[in-house]
Amino acid sequence: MNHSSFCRLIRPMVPSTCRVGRQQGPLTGILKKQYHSFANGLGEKQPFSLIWPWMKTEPLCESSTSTPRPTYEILGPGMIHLKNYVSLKDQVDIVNICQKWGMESGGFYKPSCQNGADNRQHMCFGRNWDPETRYDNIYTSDGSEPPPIPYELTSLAETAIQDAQAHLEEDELPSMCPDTCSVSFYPLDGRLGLHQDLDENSDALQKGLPVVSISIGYMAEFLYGHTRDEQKLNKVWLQSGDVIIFGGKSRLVYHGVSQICPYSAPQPLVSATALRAGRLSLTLRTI
Ligand SMILES: O=C(O)CCC(=O)C(=O)O
Ligand SMILES: [Fe+2]
Repeated sequence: MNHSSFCRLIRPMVPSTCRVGRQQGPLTGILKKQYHSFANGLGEKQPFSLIWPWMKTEPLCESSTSTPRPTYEILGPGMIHLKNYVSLKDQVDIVNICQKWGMESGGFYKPSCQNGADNRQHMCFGRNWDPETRYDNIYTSDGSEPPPIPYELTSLAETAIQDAQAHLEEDELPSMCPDTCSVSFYPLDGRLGLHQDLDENSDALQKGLPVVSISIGYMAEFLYGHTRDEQKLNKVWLQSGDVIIFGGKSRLVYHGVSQICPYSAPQPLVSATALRAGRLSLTLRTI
């Protein structure tokens, strides 16, 4: 089923029950991270921009707004790949939202402890997660608080889970209200090593509350399986507009991103946003 919550954005936004506001709390003593990633040649750091600043954009035209037919594939118990789930228009809106917040204080930065192959740009909505501090601290790249999760993203994740539940056995996939959304931009050589998502609270893990990952831009090869043995892992290509969900018995599945496929973003998306070469991924969870 195609998600159409973004079309409803012209109406006033209804606050989601699980929307998380800016966190309160002392920021003193919070470690500040280097957040701007690109020097402008004058010694000043510039925020990372998701879009090519020099590229002219063109609005999506009627003929280009039709997204391919949504389909799905069940990958395991509580794990599903929703293909072409997010419409082109919604993908454009997501890029614009991430670009807006990504350029603000607390926006995109490159975590210092990422390993060599992992050169993603990163930011968070809702609660802050950093590869170094996990969820323990609330600082973002520059010490500011993360922005709340935009309603459009919360709503998209919740609707995707409901649609996934309709395809799966009863009780295979619990519902989940996200309170954190981690946003990553993978350049062409960006990778994410094999791992399990274990930083959420033990109750969420025990209940198998799902992780929802949305892909936009270049296609990514996503590895997953119940073993660390790379030979035994399954692979799936995630395209722009796809959503992958893993919860229930698959909540602790090993997963990672092994390659990004160049020139694989939908042209209307690039024309409408000037999205730079790479993949934008948004991962929503409850912690
Ligand atoms: O980029 C993705 O699709 C996966 C992200 C992920 O696994 C994570 O952030 O833990
Ligand atoms: Fe993960």
